[in-house]
Amino acid sequence: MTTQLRVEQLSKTFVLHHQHGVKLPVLHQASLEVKAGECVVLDGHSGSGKSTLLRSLYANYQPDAGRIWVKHRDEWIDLVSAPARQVLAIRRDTIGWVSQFLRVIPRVSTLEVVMQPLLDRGVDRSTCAERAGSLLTHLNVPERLWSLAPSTFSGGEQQRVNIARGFIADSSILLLDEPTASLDAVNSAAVVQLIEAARQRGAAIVGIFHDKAVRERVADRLHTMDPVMQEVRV
Ligand SMILES: Nc1ncnc2c1ncn2[C@@H]1O[C@H](COP(=O)(O)OP(=O)(O)OP(=O)(O)O)[C@@H](O)[C@H]1O
Repeated sequence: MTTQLRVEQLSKTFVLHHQHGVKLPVLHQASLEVKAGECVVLDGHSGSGKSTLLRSLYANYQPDAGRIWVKHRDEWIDLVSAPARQVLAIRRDTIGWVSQFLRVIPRVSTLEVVMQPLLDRGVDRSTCAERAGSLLTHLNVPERLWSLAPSTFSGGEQQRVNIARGFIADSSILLLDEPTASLDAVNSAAVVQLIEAARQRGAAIVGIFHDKAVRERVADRLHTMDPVMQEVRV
């Protein structure tokens, strides 16, 4: 299987400007390679930098050093040095992201929220709506909710809307930040099925899963985070 994502020597230190400039080195020369059809689960104690690494892979955090090579339209692009316009194109066409919490936009219906990533790729509305409906059904979001904005939904319902949105575009790289965190066993199993289907079609997946049973189901391998370095004051 071909490599889709390669992290080289990635470093990230947070500087707490409002707290006497304390420096928190979180990632130190981290490396990672993920192939098509592989699910790599980030492993390490709380505070070891799992979310920091995952967010860096979506260009939400800017690393201080290192490279994040992404296979985008048959080309290797370094996300760390890519201009903003290219980062947006990579997010639209190549990297799917499921965060822990849905960012709710007032007055936008659930169906529309889920369809958006596929609409952004230029797919026609009826195909998008059909695919969104089938994902929402799979994730047990009742049809009577589809026309409503998800702002009033329960935590678990919002998370399932978020998951449907993250999986709709069949991205070649998928980043999953605790997608099953607020779900019951039935819905967790539905998410595990989506992850397995994504692997089968050749997605390269990186995820954080605190639920041990889910982690064991989906992980091809664990990526152990390097120990966090000591807090350093300037
Ligand atoms: N935006 C930020 N600003 C400052 N420090 C941050 C920021 N994000 C994370 N950190 C710090 O970086 C360290 C690693 O945090 P991170 O959330 O990546 O860990 P984690 O392994 O995902 O933890 P958990 O399993 O508890 O979610 C922590 O000490 C945290 O306080």
